[in-house]
Amino acid sequence: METKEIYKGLAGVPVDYTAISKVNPETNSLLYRGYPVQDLAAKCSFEEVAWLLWHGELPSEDELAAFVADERAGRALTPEIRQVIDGLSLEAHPMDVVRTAVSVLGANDPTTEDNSAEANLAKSKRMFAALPAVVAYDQRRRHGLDVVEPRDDLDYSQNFLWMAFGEEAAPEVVDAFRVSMVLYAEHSFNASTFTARVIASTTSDIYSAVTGAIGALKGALHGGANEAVMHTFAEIGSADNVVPWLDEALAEKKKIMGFGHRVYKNGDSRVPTMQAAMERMIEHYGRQDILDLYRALAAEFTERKGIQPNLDYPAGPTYHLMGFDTPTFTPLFVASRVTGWTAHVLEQNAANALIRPLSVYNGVDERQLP
Ligand SMILES: CC(=O)SCCNC(=O)CCNC(=O)[C@H](O)C(C)(C)COP(=O)(O)OP(=O)(O)OC[C@H]1O[C@@H](n2cnc3c(N)ncnc32)[C@H](O)[C@@H]1OP(=O)(O)O
Ligand SMILES: O=C([O-])CC(=O)C(=O)O
Repeated sequence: METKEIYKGLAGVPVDYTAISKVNPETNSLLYRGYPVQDLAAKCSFEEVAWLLWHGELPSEDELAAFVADERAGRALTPEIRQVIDGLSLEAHPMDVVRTAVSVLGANDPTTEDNSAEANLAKSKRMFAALPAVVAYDQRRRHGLDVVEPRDDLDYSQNFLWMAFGEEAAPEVVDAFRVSMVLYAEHSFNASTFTARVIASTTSDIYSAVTGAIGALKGALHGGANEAVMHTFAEIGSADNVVPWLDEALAEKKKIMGFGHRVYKNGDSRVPTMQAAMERMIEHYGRQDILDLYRALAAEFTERKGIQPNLDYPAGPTYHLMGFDTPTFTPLFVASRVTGWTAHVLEQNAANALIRPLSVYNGVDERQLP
């Protein structure tokens, strides 16, 4: 057998440069294009952050106005997308629906094969504008509810909640939602972004890259963890059941979703900001019971294993409090991360090298057919 060293899961292996974000586990910090994510979450709209990720700089007033106008014009669910979604099973996972919708967008876009930076930026903005209606409508159809048309007097976050629930959300709810979108937008070479870059590296189209990235995000070790956190909470029930539940889960060697991270080993840079937003939702909806459970599980698990919560841990309960169905949580992550994915596709295309690592063969030696 060959004896070359392998790097299982590519752990610790730098594979390329990126100027989009810097994840720094030593200082537990995260920069988007040089700006601390906490500052962006405190001061910027999600539309501004999306622009920053794509263009490298915050938009000027005129650039923002033009982008916002385009985003508002591109929000409505097209008849083609609606027809495809209506044809999908109500049992389908919402991530499968959103993945299919992006695939349809690509199949129907006459510019899909144009891989110029300009065309891909326009497609990125198109997906950004179109995804909220897909996520919102898919949740509604599962409850037998009709589509809610977008409103162009509302910003991205207000309108997302409007299309999902058919009523204007309270300002503090809109703000917590905006914070979650900003925090979820970008995180260097995570599994879904790397997937997008692998697909782009073959000179495939940007819709294919995003479709593949959605597939990678779905798994519970990645984006699917925000949904899994809520399943865990439902299983545990209440704070006083945390200890027996954890005894059993750890005895069965279960992974506790919403904890741990490949890069951060001493806490995820985004958790304090997301947790503060979650606590505002706890207050708003009067659900101290959820906060008690959240705190009890985090304290008990971290004390036993020394493993800290990641962003999905506070994001899951936040979306639950807002009224989203648990399986819709990861599609919300998609609506945000489409900004980071597409920024990475643009970056990959600008300095491309086919991504094709090596494997070390450990199968049977060469042999003759009988
Ligand atoms: C937005 C995001 O995508 S953030 C990540 C979301 N994912 C989750 O929350 C899923 C739960 N967490 C995990 O599975 C892991 O922590 C990962 C996949 C995120 C990172 O994993 P890796 O860097 O590959 O570390 P790995 O899984 O090898 O863990 C190292 C050790 O810690 C343990 N560990 C890590 N996370 C957890 C967890 N959540 N629950 C229980 N044990 C854990 C592992 O079992 C392993 O123990 P061992 O050395 O005794 O075998
Ligand atoms: O960076 C990672 O591996 C996972 C993560 O936190 C993210 O994608 O936001």
